Amino acid sequence: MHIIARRAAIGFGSPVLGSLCTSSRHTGSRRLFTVMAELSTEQVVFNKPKVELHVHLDGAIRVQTILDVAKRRGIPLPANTVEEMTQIIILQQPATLTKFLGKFAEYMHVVAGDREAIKRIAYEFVEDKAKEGVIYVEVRYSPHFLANTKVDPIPWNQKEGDLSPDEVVHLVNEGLSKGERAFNIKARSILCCMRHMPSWSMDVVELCKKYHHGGVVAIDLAGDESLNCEANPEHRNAYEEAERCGIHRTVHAGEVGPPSVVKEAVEVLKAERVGHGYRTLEDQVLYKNLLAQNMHFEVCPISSKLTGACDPDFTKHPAITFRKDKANYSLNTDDPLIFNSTLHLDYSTAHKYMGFTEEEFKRLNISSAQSCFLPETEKKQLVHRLHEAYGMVRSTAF
Ligand SMILES: O=c1[nH]cnc2c1ncn2[C@@H]1O[C@H](CO)[C@@H](O)[C@H]1O
Repeated sequence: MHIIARRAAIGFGSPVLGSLCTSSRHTGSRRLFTVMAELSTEQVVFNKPKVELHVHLDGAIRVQTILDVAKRRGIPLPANTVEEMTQIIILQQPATLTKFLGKFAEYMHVVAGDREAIKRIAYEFVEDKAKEGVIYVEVRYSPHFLANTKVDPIPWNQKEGDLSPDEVVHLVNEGLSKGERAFNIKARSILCCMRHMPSWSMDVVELCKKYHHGGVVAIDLAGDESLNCEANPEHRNAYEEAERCGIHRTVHAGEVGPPSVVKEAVEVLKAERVGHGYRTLEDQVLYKNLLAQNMHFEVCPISSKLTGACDPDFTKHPAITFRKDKANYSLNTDDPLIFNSTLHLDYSTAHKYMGFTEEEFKRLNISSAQSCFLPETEKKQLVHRLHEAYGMVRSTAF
Protein backbone atom coordinates (compact mmCIF):
# COMPACT_ATOMS: atom_id res chain seq x y z
CA MET A 1 0.00 0.00 0.00
CA HIS A 2 2.79 2.36 0.94
CA ILE A 3 4.41 2.10 -2.46
CA ILE A 4 1.18 2.61 -4.30
CA ALA A 5 0.32 5.70 -2.29
CA ARG A 6 3.79 7.14 -2.81
CA ARG A 7 3.75 6.49 -6.54
CA ALA A 8 0.33 7.92 -7.01
CA ALA A 9 1.26 11.02 -5.03
CA ILE A 10 4.40 11.83 -6.97
CA GLY A 11 3.42 10.13 -10.18
CA PHE A 12 0.42 12.01 -11.35
CA GLY A 13 1.33 14.28 -14.19
CA SER A 14 4.27 12.12 -15.19
CA PRO A 15 4.40 11.54 -18.94
CA VAL A 16 4.75 7.81 -18.41
CA LEU A 17 1.67 7.56 -16.30
CA GLY A 18 -0.08 10.09 -18.44
CA SER A 19 0.54 7.95 -21.49
CA LEU A 20 -0.80 4.89 -19.72
CA CYS A 21 -4.08 6.69 -19.50
CA THR A 22 -4.30 8.60 -22.75
CA SER A 23 -7.45 6.77 -23.73
CA SER A 24 -9.25 7.95 -20.61
CA ARG A 25 -12.35 9.97 -21.39
CA HIS A 26 -12.41 11.52 -17.94
CA THR A 27 -11.27 14.99 -17.06
CA GLY A 28 -10.38 16.98 -13.94
CA SER A 29 -10.61 15.40 -10.51
CA ARG A 30 -12.62 12.47 -11.80
CA ARG A 31 -9.77 11.66 -14.14
CA LEU A 32 -7.27 11.94 -11.29
CA PHE A 33 -9.35 9.52 -9.27
CA THR A 34 -9.59 7.12 -12.20
CA VAL A 35 -5.87 7.30 -12.84
CA MET A 36 -5.05 6.59 -9.21
CA ALA A 37 -7.49 3.71 -9.06
CA GLU A 38 -6.06 2.34 -12.29
CA LEU A 39 -2.55 2.63 -10.88
CA SER A 40 -3.32 0.88 -7.66
CA THR A 41 -4.54 -2.16 -9.53
CA GLU A 42 -2.08 -1.97 -12.42
CA GLN A 43 1.04 -1.57 -10.40
CA VAL A 44 0.86 -4.93 -8.75
CA VAL A 45 0.35 -7.20 -11.73
CA PHE A 46 3.03 -9.50 -10.37
CA ASN A 47 2.97 -9.33 -6.60
CA LYS A 48 5.47 -12.15 -6.10
CA PRO A 49 9.20 -12.28 -5.27
CA LYS A 50 11.29 -10.73 -8.00
CA VAL A 51 14.92 -10.35 -9.07
CA GLU A 52 16.27 -7.05 -10.41
CA LEU A 53 19.60 -6.97 -12.21
CA HIS A 54 19.85 -3.53 -13.81
CA VAL A 55 19.33 -0.50 -11.61
CA HIS A 56 21.65 2.44 -10.97
CA LEU A 57 22.07 3.49 -7.34
CA ASP A 58 22.55 7.11 -8.34
CA GLY A 59 19.41 6.87 -10.46
CA ALA A 60 17.37 5.47 -7.58
CA ILE A 61 17.75 8.05 -4.80
CA ARG A 62 14.72 9.34 -2.90
CA VAL A 63 13.95 12.98 -3.66
CA GLN A 64 13.36 13.60 0.05
CA THR A 65 16.89 12.40 0.75
CA ILE A 66 18.32 14.84 -1.79
CA LEU A 67 16.42 17.66 -0.08
CA ASP A 68 17.49 16.57 3.42
CA VAL A 69 21.16 16.25 2.49
CA ALA A 70 21.19 19.58 0.64
CA LYS A 71 19.70 21.26 3.71
CA ARG A 72 22.19 19.68 6.09
CA ARG A 73 25.14 20.61 3.86
CA GLY A 74 23.82 24.08 3.05
CA ILE A 75 23.72 23.33 -0.68
CA PRO A 76 21.17 25.52 -2.50
CA LEU A 77 18.68 23.73 -4.76
CA PRO A 78 16.23 25.22 -7.23
CA ALA A 79 13.30 23.73 -5.24
CA ASN A 80 12.59 22.77 -1.66
CA THR A 81 9.59 20.48 -1.85
CA VAL A 82 9.55 16.89 -3.05
CA GLU A 83 6.95 17.73 -5.68
CA GLU A 84 8.89 20.65 -7.16
CA MET A 85 12.24 18.91 -7.03
CA THR A 86 10.69 15.82 -8.64
CA GLN A 87 9.50 17.93 -11.54
CA ILE A 88 13.02 19.27 -12.04
CA ILE A 89 14.72 15.89 -11.92
CA ILE A 90 12.39 13.70 -13.92
CA LEU A 91 12.34 13.33 -17.67
CA GLN A 92 9.06 14.81 -18.80
CA GLN A 93 9.06 13.44 -22.36
CA PRO A 94 10.86 10.78 -24.35
CA ALA A 95 14.26 12.38 -24.93
CA THR A 96 17.75 11.27 -25.93
CA LEU A 97 20.24 9.29 -23.89
CA THR A 98 22.49 12.36 -23.80
CA LYS A 99 19.70 14.55 -22.42
CA PHE A 100 18.76 11.87 -19.92
CA LEU A 101 22.35 11.55 -18.66
CA GLY A 102 22.39 15.32 -18.14
CA LYS A 103 19.68 14.90 -15.49
CA PHE A 104 22.17 13.47 -13.00
CA ALA A 105 23.77 16.91 -12.76
CA GLU A 106 20.59 18.24 -11.11
CA TYR A 107 21.40 16.43 -7.86
CA MET A 108 24.65 14.42 -7.87
CA HIS A 109 26.62 17.33 -6.34
CA VAL A 110 24.34 17.05 -3.30
CA VAL A 111 25.24 13.47 -2.36
CA ALA A 112 28.74 13.16 -3.84
CA GLY A 113 31.54 13.49 -1.32
CA ASP A 114 29.25 13.00 1.69
CA ARG A 115 29.77 9.85 3.72
CA GLU A 116 26.45 9.92 5.55
CA ALA A 117 24.49 10.55 2.34
CA ILE A 118 26.16 7.68 0.50
CA LYS A 119 25.44 5.18 3.26
CA ARG A 120 21.89 6.48 3.51
CA ILE A 121 21.09 6.19 -0.20
CA ALA A 122 22.38 2.61 -0.25
CA TYR A 123 20.33 1.67 2.81
CA GLU A 124 17.14 3.35 1.56
CA PHE A 125 17.61 1.74 -1.82
CA VAL A 126 17.40 -1.71 -0.22
CA GLU A 127 14.27 -0.67 1.68
CA ASP A 128 12.60 0.54 -1.52
CA LYS A 129 13.45 -2.67 -3.34
CA ALA A 130 12.16 -4.83 -0.48
CA LYS A 131 8.86 -2.93 -0.66
CA GLU A 132 8.62 -3.74 -4.36
CA GLY A 133 8.92 -7.43 -3.60
CA VAL A 134 12.50 -7.76 -4.85
CA ILE A 135 14.34 -10.53 -3.01
CA TYR A 136 17.65 -10.18 -4.85
CA VAL A 137 19.03 -7.05 -6.47
CA GLU A 138 22.27 -6.12 -8.20
CA VAL A 139 22.70 -2.36 -7.98
CA ARG A 140 25.31 -0.46 -10.00
CA TYR A 141 27.07 2.86 -9.73
CA SER A 142 30.30 4.66 -10.56
CA PRO A 143 32.42 5.03 -7.39
CA HIS A 144 34.21 7.94 -9.09
CA PHE A 145 30.97 9.90 -9.52
CA LEU A 146 30.45 9.87 -5.74
CA ALA A 147 34.03 10.72 -4.75
CA ASN A 148 35.83 14.03 -4.32
CA THR A 149 39.46 12.96 -4.12
CA LYS A 150 41.62 10.50 -6.08
CA VAL A 151 39.37 11.11 -9.06
CA ASP A 152 40.38 13.17 -12.07
CA PRO A 153 38.56 15.33 -12.90
CA ILE A 154 36.67 15.81 -9.63
CA PRO A 155 33.04 15.42 -10.74
CA TRP A 156 30.08 17.79 -10.32
CA ASN A 157 32.25 20.87 -9.73
CA GLN A 158 33.03 19.72 -6.21
CA LYS A 159 35.98 21.13 -4.33
CA GLU A 160 38.63 18.56 -3.53
CA GLY A 161 37.75 16.68 -0.33
CA ASP A 162 38.84 13.45 1.32
CA LEU A 163 36.39 10.85 -0.01
CA SER A 164 38.04 8.49 -2.50
CA PRO A 165 36.32 6.05 -4.90
CA ASP A 166 37.67 3.26 -2.69
CA GLU A 167 35.95 4.60 0.41
CA VAL A 168 32.76 5.19 -1.59
CA VAL A 169 32.62 1.45 -2.33
CA HIS A 170 33.19 0.69 1.33
CA LEU A 171 30.35 3.04 2.36
CA VAL A 172 27.92 1.68 -0.23
CA ASN A 173 28.73 -1.86 0.94
CA GLU A 174 27.97 -0.82 4.51
CA GLY A 175 24.66 0.80 3.56
CA LEU A 176 23.61 -2.20 1.49
CA SER A 177 24.54 -4.69 4.23
CA LYS A 178 22.65 -2.72 6.86
CA GLY A 179 19.66 -2.66 4.48
CA GLU A 180 19.93 -6.40 3.87
CA ARG A 181 19.76 -7.08 7.60
CA ALA A 182 16.87 -4.67 8.15
CA PHE A 183 14.72 -5.70 5.20
CA ASN A 184 15.68 -9.31 4.76
CA ILE A 185 16.62 -9.25 1.08
CA LYS A 186 19.92 -9.80 -0.68
CA ALA A 187 21.72 -6.86 -2.36
CA ARG A 188 24.96 -7.01 -4.31
CA SER A 189 26.68 -4.32 -6.34
CA ILE A 190 28.25 -3.78 -9.76
CA LEU A 191 30.88 -1.07 -10.30
CA CYS A 192 30.57 1.02 -13.46
CA CYS A 193 33.29 2.19 -15.78
CA MET A 194 32.11 5.22 -17.72
CA ARG A 195 32.44 5.30 -21.53
CA HIS A 196 33.71 8.88 -21.55
CA MET A 197 36.24 8.28 -18.72
CA PRO A 198 38.55 5.45 -19.84
CA SER A 199 41.21 6.64 -17.39
CA TRP A 200 38.99 5.47 -14.49
CA SER A 201 38.48 1.93 -15.77
CA MET A 202 41.56 0.23 -14.34
CA ASP A 203 40.69 1.73 -10.94
CA VAL A 204 37.22 0.28 -11.27
CA VAL A 205 38.44 -3.25 -11.91
CA GLU A 206 40.89 -2.95 -9.01
CA LEU A 207 37.99 -1.96 -6.74
CA CYS A 208 35.98 -4.92 -8.03
CA LYS A 209 38.89 -7.17 -7.07
CA LYS A 210 39.38 -5.57 -3.66
CA TYR A 211 35.70 -5.77 -2.72
CA HIS A 212 34.92 -9.06 -4.44
CA HIS A 213 34.08 -10.57 -1.07
CA GLY A 214 32.49 -7.41 0.28
CA GLY A 215 29.43 -7.45 -1.95
CA VAL A 216 30.78 -6.32 -5.35
CA VAL A 217 29.95 -8.97 -7.93
CA ALA A 218 30.73 -7.46 -11.33
CA ILE A 219 32.00 -4.69 -13.57
CA ASP A 220 29.88 -2.65 -15.99
CA LEU A 221 30.49 -0.09 -18.71
CA ALA A 222 27.87 2.68 -18.67
CA GLY A 223 27.44 6.14 -20.11
CA ASP A 224 26.87 7.55 -23.52
CA GLU A 225 27.07 4.87 -26.17
CA SER A 226 26.02 7.37 -28.80
CA LEU A 227 29.20 9.44 -28.33
CA ASN A 228 31.79 6.71 -28.34
CA CYS A 229 31.02 3.36 -29.84
CA GLU A 230 34.43 1.68 -29.96
CA ALA A 231 35.51 0.49 -26.54
CA ASN A 232 38.64 2.39 -25.63
CA PRO A 233 41.76 0.23 -25.00
CA GLU A 234 41.60 1.17 -21.32
CA HIS A 235 38.09 -0.25 -21.04
CA ARG A 236 39.31 -3.35 -22.86
CA ASN A 237 42.25 -3.75 -20.50
CA ALA A 238 39.96 -3.41 -17.49
CA TYR A 239 37.60 -6.06 -18.87
CA GLU A 240 40.48 -8.42 -19.66
CA GLU A 241 41.69 -8.04 -16.09
CA ALA A 242 38.16 -8.66 -14.83
CA GLU A 243 37.92 -11.88 -16.83
CA ARG A 244 41.37 -12.98 -15.66
CA CYS A 245 40.35 -12.47 -12.02
CA GLY A 246 36.92 -14.10 -12.25
CA ILE A 247 35.00 -10.81 -11.97
CA HIS A 248 31.65 -11.01 -13.74
CA ARG A 249 30.99 -8.66 -16.65
CA THR A 250 28.03 -6.77 -18.04
CA VAL A 251 28.12 -3.92 -20.58
CA HIS A 252 25.57 -1.27 -21.60
CA ALA A 253 25.29 -1.95 -25.31
CA GLY A 254 22.68 -1.68 -28.03
CA GLU A 255 20.56 0.66 -25.92
CA VAL A 256 21.00 3.49 -28.41
CA GLY A 257 24.17 2.23 -30.07
CA PRO A 258 24.12 -0.07 -33.12
CA PRO A 259 24.40 -3.89 -32.99
CA SER A 260 28.17 -3.57 -33.52
CA VAL A 261 28.45 -2.24 -29.94
CA VAL A 262 26.69 -5.37 -28.66
CA LYS A 263 28.98 -7.55 -30.75
CA GLU A 264 32.01 -5.79 -29.33
CA ALA A 265 30.64 -6.08 -25.77
CA VAL A 266 30.25 -9.83 -26.13
CA GLU A 267 33.25 -10.68 -28.31
CA VAL A 268 35.87 -8.18 -27.10
CA LEU A 269 34.80 -7.28 -23.58
CA LYS A 270 33.51 -10.80 -22.92
CA ALA A 271 30.27 -9.53 -21.44
CA GLU A 272 28.17 -12.26 -19.81
CA ARG A 273 25.09 -10.03 -19.86
CA VAL A 274 24.06 -7.13 -22.06
CA GLY A 275 22.64 -3.97 -20.53
CA HIS A 276 19.51 -3.18 -22.61
CA GLY A 277 20.64 -4.68 -25.94
CA TYR A 278 17.48 -3.68 -27.81
CA ARG A 279 19.23 -2.88 -31.07
CA THR A 280 20.65 -6.41 -31.23
CA LEU A 281 17.42 -7.19 -33.08
CA GLU A 282 18.66 -5.16 -36.06
CA ASP A 283 21.33 -7.79 -36.72
CA GLN A 284 19.51 -11.09 -36.98
CA VAL A 285 22.70 -13.14 -37.27
CA LEU A 286 24.04 -11.63 -34.06
CA TYR A 287 20.66 -12.00 -32.35
CA LYS A 288 20.38 -15.69 -33.30
CA ASN A 289 23.91 -16.27 -32.03
CA LEU A 290 23.16 -14.60 -28.72
CA LEU A 291 19.92 -16.56 -28.40
CA ALA A 292 21.86 -19.77 -28.99
CA GLN A 293 24.37 -18.73 -26.29
CA ASN A 294 21.51 -17.96 -23.90
CA MET A 295 22.88 -14.43 -23.50
CA HIS A 296 21.01 -12.41 -20.90
CA PHE A 297 19.46 -9.06 -21.86
CA GLU A 298 18.79 -6.59 -19.05
CA VAL A 299 15.59 -4.99 -20.35
CA CYS A 300 14.29 -1.72 -18.87
CA PRO A 301 10.92 -0.89 -20.46
CA ILE A 302 10.06 2.53 -18.97
CA SER A 303 13.68 3.65 -19.34
CA SER A 304 13.77 2.61 -22.98
CA LYS A 305 10.86 4.88 -23.78
CA LEU A 306 12.10 7.97 -21.93
CA THR A 307 15.71 7.75 -23.11
CA GLY A 308 14.45 7.52 -26.68
CA ALA A 309 16.14 4.12 -27.01
CA CYS A 310 12.93 2.47 -28.26
CA ASP A 311 9.75 3.44 -30.04
CA PRO A 312 7.50 5.09 -27.43
CA ASP A 313 4.72 2.74 -28.53
CA PHE A 314 5.16 -0.11 -26.05
CA THR A 315 3.25 -2.48 -28.31
CA LYS A 316 6.34 -2.45 -30.58
CA HIS A 317 8.85 -3.05 -27.80
CA PRO A 318 11.80 -5.44 -28.35
CA ALA A 319 10.80 -7.23 -25.13
CA ILE A 320 7.87 -8.69 -27.08
CA THR A 321 10.31 -10.34 -29.48
CA PHE A 322 12.47 -11.52 -26.58
CA ARG A 323 9.39 -13.05 -24.97
CA LYS A 324 8.21 -14.76 -28.17
CA ASP A 325 11.69 -16.17 -28.74
CA LYS A 326 11.95 -17.37 -25.13
CA ALA A 327 15.12 -15.31 -24.77
CA ASN A 328 16.93 -14.92 -21.48
CA TYR A 329 16.11 -11.47 -20.10
CA SER A 330 15.11 -9.54 -16.98
CA LEU A 331 12.75 -6.60 -16.39
CA ASN A 332 14.34 -3.68 -14.57
CA THR A 333 13.83 -0.05 -13.57
CA ASP A 334 17.27 1.33 -14.56
CA ASP A 335 16.86 4.82 -13.01
CA PRO A 336 13.51 5.04 -11.21
CA LEU A 337 14.27 8.48 -9.77
CA ILE A 338 14.69 10.08 -13.19
CA PHE A 339 11.87 8.09 -14.80
CA ASN A 340 9.59 8.70 -11.79
CA SER A 341 8.80 5.01 -11.90
CA THR A 342 8.78 1.81 -9.90
CA LEU A 343 9.43 -1.82 -10.80
CA HIS A 344 5.69 -2.35 -10.58
CA LEU A 345 5.23 0.15 -13.39
CA ASP A 346 7.67 -1.75 -15.61
CA TYR A 347 5.75 -4.96 -14.94
CA SER A 348 2.33 -3.41 -15.43
CA THR A 349 3.52 -1.85 -18.70
CA ALA A 350 4.77 -5.24 -19.91
CA HIS A 351 1.44 -6.75 -18.93
CA LYS A 352 -0.80 -4.09 -20.38
CA TYR A 353 0.99 -3.23 -23.62
CA MET A 354 3.17 -6.24 -24.36
CA GLY A 355 0.90 -9.11 -23.42
CA PHE A 356 3.02 -10.43 -20.57
CA THR A 357 1.33 -13.03 -18.38
CA GLU A 358 1.99 -14.28 -14.87
CA GLU A 359 3.66 -17.37 -16.39
CA GLU A 360 6.09 -15.19 -18.34
CA PHE A 361 6.87 -13.08 -15.27
CA LYS A 362 7.74 -16.27 -13.42
CA ARG A 363 9.86 -17.55 -16.29
CA LEU A 364 11.79 -14.34 -16.72
CA ASN A 365 12.48 -14.03 -12.99
CA ILE A 366 13.84 -17.55 -12.93
CA SER A 367 16.06 -16.73 -15.95
CA SER A 368 17.17 -13.58 -14.14
CA ALA A 369 18.12 -15.56 -11.05
CA GLN A 370 19.99 -18.05 -13.22
CA SER A 371 21.86 -15.17 -14.87
CA CYS A 372 22.71 -13.29 -11.70
CA PHE A 373 26.29 -12.83 -10.58
CA LEU A 374 26.07 -14.65 -7.25
CA PRO A 375 28.34 -17.63 -6.60
CA GLU A 376 26.81 -20.92 -7.82
CA THR A 377 25.52 -22.17 -4.45
CA GLU A 378 23.80 -18.89 -3.62
CA LYS A 379 22.42 -18.74 -7.14
CA LYS A 380 20.90 -22.20 -6.76
CA GLN A 381 19.33 -21.15 -3.45
CA LEU A 382 17.85 -18.08 -5.10
CA VAL A 383 16.43 -20.10 -7.99
CA HIS A 384 14.98 -22.55 -5.49
CA ARG A 385 13.36 -19.74 -3.48
CA LEU A 386 11.65 -18.51 -6.62
CA HIS A 387 10.47 -22.00 -7.55
CA GLU A 388 9.01 -22.32 -4.08
CA ALA A 389 7.37 -18.90 -4.13
CA TYR A 390 5.87 -19.60 -7.56
CA GLY A 391 4.57 -23.03 -6.54
CA MET A 392 6.95 -24.74 -8.94
CA VAL A 393 8.89 -26.97 -6.57
CA ARG A 394 9.24 -30.37 -8.16
CA SER A 395 8.02 -33.22 -6.03
CA THR A 396 10.75 -35.56 -4.83
CA ALA A 397 8.23 -38.37 -4.40
CA PHE A 398 8.21 -41.17 -6.99
O1 LIG B 1 20.44 3.80 -19.21
C1 LIG B 1 21.62 4.15 -19.06
N1 LIG B 1 22.50 4.05 -20.07
C2 LIG B 1 23.80 4.43 -19.96
N2 LIG B 1 24.31 4.95 -18.84
C3 LIG B 1 23.47 5.10 -17.79
C4 LIG B 1 22.13 4.71 -17.83
N3 LIG B 1 21.56 4.97 -16.64
C5 LIG B 1 22.54 5.52 -15.87
N4 LIG B 1 23.68 5.59 -16.56
C6 LIG B 1 24.97 6.15 -16.13
O2 LIG B 1 25.58 5.26 -15.22
C7 LIG B 1 26.16 6.00 -14.18
C8 LIG B 1 26.50 5.13 -13.00
O3 LIG B 1 25.38 4.66 -12.35
C9 LIG B 1 25.15 7.09 -13.95
O4 LIG B 1 25.70 8.16 -13.23
C10 LIG B 1 24.81 7.46 -15.37
O5 LIG B 1 25.78 8.36 -15.89
